[in-house]
Amino acid sequence: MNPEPFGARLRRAMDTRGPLCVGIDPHSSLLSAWGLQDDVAGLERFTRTVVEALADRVAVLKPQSAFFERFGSRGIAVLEAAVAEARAAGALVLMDAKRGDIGSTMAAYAATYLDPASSLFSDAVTVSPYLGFGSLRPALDAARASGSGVFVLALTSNPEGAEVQRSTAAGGASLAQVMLNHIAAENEGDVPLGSVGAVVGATLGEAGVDLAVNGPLLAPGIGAQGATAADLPRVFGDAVRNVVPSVSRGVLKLGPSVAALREAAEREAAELASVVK
Ligand SMILES: O=C(O)c1cc(=O)[nH]c(=O)n1[C@@H]1O[C@H](COP(=O)(O)O)[C@@H](O)[C@H]1O
Repeated sequence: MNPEPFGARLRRAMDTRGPLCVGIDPHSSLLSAWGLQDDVAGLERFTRTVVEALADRVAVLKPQSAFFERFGSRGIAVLEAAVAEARAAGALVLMDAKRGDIGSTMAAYAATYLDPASSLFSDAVTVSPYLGFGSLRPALDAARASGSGVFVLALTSNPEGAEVQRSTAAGGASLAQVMLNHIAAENEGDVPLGSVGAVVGATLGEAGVDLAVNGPLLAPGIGAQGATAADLPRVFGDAVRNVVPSVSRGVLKLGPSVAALREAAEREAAELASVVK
């Protein structure tokens, strides 16, 4: 039997739990603010606490791989456990790894995150298309085969991104729009939602691109980077129904209390619900 596609699973999770994604970003400064050492034990305590607090209630948890990789193999072991525990508690796990390489290497990244046989198998992974959208083909194919998803960077939340992403491609469209067009083509005909998402920062003011990609739109930048839920309708227009707003430090800074993390996520969710109808 074919696995249920990621887009369908995500739509259901958004409809039942609300669309919020909380990032698991164990910054050294957050570990210290939580009274933890900046070591593997601190990393593990931090990660377990976030998963315990939120995996049974938010639609998506998004561990940022770099914060685990910095501790080497023991950090990766913490990440593996978090992925398994979060998925078991019902959250979809979006691995924020932002991988991008030539196609033959991309196949190895796909085997890492999008093959159910891997210990890091996730519901979806972030990838960069700026080696050419076609270089992502192995990940797109692996995701389709395993019922997982791929979130493709389009317009990132950082101000430096515009230099590349807003530049004009052959044919006159912006490079970001070219990537969005590719994403739309991947998702064509998928119901209720395609499994190839786009990353579009909530910080952009106005997106200025066509976001009708029939896929989820991950919107990081809320909280620490200055965007708020109230910005989403202006940035995303009619596509706001497909937005998965993502907050990391804005929620995590309320820890280590499980109750306080839950309250913070609930506050974010309530704000979102008031603007995303
Ligand atoms: O793909 C991402 O998640 C991402 C894309 C982007 O354009 N901007 C962005 O901030 N992110 C990630 O989203 C998280 C934002 O964290 P906060 O600023 O603490 O909410 C970090 O893990 C970033 O790596």
